Amino acid sequence: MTENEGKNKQKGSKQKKFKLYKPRKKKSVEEDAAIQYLQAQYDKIVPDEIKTFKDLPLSQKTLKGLKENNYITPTEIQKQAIGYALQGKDILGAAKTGSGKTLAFLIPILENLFCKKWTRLDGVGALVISPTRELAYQIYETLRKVGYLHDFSVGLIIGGQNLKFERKRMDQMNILICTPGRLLQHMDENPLFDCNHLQILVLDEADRCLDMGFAATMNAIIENLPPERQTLLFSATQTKSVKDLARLSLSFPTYVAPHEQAETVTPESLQQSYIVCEIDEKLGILWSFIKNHLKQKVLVFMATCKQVKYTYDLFCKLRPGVSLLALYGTLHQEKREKIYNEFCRKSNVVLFATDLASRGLDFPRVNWVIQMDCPEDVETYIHRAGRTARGVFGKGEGLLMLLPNEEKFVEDLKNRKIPINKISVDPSKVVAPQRKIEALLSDNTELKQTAQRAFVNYLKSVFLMKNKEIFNVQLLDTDAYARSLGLIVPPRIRFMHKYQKNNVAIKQPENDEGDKVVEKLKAKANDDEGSDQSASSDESEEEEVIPEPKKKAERTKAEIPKFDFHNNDDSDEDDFLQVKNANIDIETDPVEEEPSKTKKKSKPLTKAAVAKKILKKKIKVNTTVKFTDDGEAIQDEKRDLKSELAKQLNDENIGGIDIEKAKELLQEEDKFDKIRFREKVKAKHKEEKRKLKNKKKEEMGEKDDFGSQSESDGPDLSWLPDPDKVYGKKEDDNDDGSNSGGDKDSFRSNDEEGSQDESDDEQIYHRPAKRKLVESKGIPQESVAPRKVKKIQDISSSLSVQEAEALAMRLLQKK
Ligand SMILES: Nc1ncnc2c1ncn2[C@@H]1O[C@H](COP(=O)(O)OP(=O)(O)OP(=O)(O)O)[C@@H](O)[C@H]1O
Repeated sequence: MTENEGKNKQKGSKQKKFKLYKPRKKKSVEEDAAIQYLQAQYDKIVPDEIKTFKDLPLSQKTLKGLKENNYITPTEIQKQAIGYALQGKDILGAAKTGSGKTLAFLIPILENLFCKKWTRLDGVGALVISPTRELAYQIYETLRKVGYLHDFSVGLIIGGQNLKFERKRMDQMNILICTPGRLLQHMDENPLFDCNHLQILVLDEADRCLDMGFAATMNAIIENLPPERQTLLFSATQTKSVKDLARLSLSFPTYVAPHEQAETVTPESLQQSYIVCEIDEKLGILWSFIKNHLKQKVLVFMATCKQVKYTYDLFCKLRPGVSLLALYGTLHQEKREKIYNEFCRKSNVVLFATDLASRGLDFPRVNWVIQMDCPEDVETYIHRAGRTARGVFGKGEGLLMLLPNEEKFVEDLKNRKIPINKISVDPSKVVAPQRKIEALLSDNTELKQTAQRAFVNYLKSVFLMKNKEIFNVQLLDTDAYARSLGLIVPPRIRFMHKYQKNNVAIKQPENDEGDKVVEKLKAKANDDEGSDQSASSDESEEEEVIPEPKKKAERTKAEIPKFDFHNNDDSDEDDFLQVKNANIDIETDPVEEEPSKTKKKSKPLTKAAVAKKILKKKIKVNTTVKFTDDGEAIQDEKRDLKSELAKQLNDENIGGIDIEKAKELLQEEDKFDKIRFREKVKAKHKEEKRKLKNKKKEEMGEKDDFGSQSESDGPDLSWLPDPDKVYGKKEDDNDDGSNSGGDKDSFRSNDEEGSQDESDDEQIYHRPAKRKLVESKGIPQESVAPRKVKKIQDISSSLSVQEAEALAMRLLQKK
């Protein structure tokens, strides 16, 4: 086997050398002889005479594999089934849980392919189908251990794994262990997958594989398999349905049921008891149980994923003092594997699980199995309880919690030879951490929401149950249940609300059709290859939290409200209610019956219908049009589609959405958006520059002002006559740069240039007055010529006005 090549290398390096030098022909002859001998023994097998595996005509490779894993004495089912299987008969194998059915089909697979000298080139020779991934993985591991000396390649084909990786290797596999969904996916999509030479088909947990949950998938798989093959069906609760057997085209199957005459259908070493309690007491009892069994390995079954999640999250926060784990279908595959392995490994641990873990899983040394919610039928009970007291020396205890109206279920158990005793719980030992739970929920919205989901999903699960004699959601004290979960305000249960509001009677489905519908409903709920019955119903919730109290006393069977299944405008629950409708035989009240009106009413206005209407009317949804004061529509550039493609598509007017075209359109529009964006950025930069310039200009202006102010601090020469008036205007005045008008012009031209270097321009075009130049360098004007200034001041202060005038005139004349 490929997976064991490494092991082979380690364990048998000698053997490998031996293989190298041994002539191939001789080996082949020996093998042929051995095979012939073994095959000759098949008809002589007498199950009662078998003491050890050696007494069975098995190949040395298989015997060695068994021995190395401490499988010495075959169990009853192994003794009886292996012989028939080796003879090539189809088998219906039924035996108690934990009685070794896995080896009862794995050994014949190995021997069958060994005797046919199956090689990798021969393709798939055996197919084992299991309802859950965990069980498939467990079977795969057992086969790896027991068959490691054989040269077959084994593939584990389950959901949640790398599909591409599986695809490439499918054609090289000899034995496939798979879940139905994934197998069908390969059959449909993988051209390399070929089952034409299949020798053996095994259905583990056959009744589950063949029930309505997998009906469509299994039928499709069976269609793809060659009819000439051996088929082995195994389960603790075997199907005897002729229909099922016909589907599989079994040819006169041999029914192997070593425990059929046994006093009990459950293992003798399994001690079973039940308690009857109110719905609001359950959580407290479970908590107290865990606190009192800290040194034990406990497996707790609940009806739905959300309950498991909530109980796990809550108890983790409450810290009971023992490891807690949770396993349910909506978890990621890697997590599921990790949790499964962890629970196998640990000894003091509590695992909360859905029925995902109820079948086939061989958790070692489980002390207690608690069924917190009543199982849907006796079969489920048997499988759940069978997770303890497994194998030859296994021991264990089972506890079933029942609500008062569910106590009738015990009769069913007893009728099916299940010994179960009623016990009571010492109330003084029950400590419900109610206050703590409420405090935790008030503090943690997420936890509160999980609690709400758990609440709603449990009620849904009860509503979905086929056996309405036992399961009646109307009899549940929902307020009390909500409170026990820590929810002060019970979440509104929409389906119940409508159920009560619409006055339609609901009858129990009694006929075969009804049964079928229930099965269909379950099938729908199986979103993960049937790995978790409650998974999908768990996903479809999200209820409004509006109190809707209804006291227990008010709820009696006689007043089961009637339900108008047509008047359902709640698209969220469409699926749920649709299937449910078929499940329920509906009878309208003759007094209130108004056929025409109800018919009119009954057409639901679904979201899909509204969408269709909108499409027909060609209304563009999600569009906003803005108007000016005059009532003219303002074009929104951003929303306008500009590309040619947009126009083309608009003309074509395709109904619905064509994703590919929409993508193309987006790409086209993207080009226009980019241009618009670039323009925007440019404009922004320009604006910024303009602002900067203005700012600089202002700063310059401020300095000028300052200069003129300081000027006033200097000598007041305003009394002097205007030299232009005295001498006339000089031609070359502009050349010396003292013309302020020229200054201004040069500045303006600079401004308009924008990007030109301002300082250079100033040097070229603008020559400010000396005083201004000095000022611009930060030198105060006073420091220019203090002596000169002082002299003028002294002279001017000592002169009278006339004298000063005369002096000025003289000075001017001199000049
Ligand atoms: N011949 C044997 N000798 C000792 N132990 C065995 C033998 N056969 C099986 N066992 C052990 O018994 C345990 C239960 O075996 P297995 O899982 O095959 O039971 P099962 O009948 O398939 O149970 P279920 O009905 O729950 O699927 C396993 O731990 C397995 O290793």
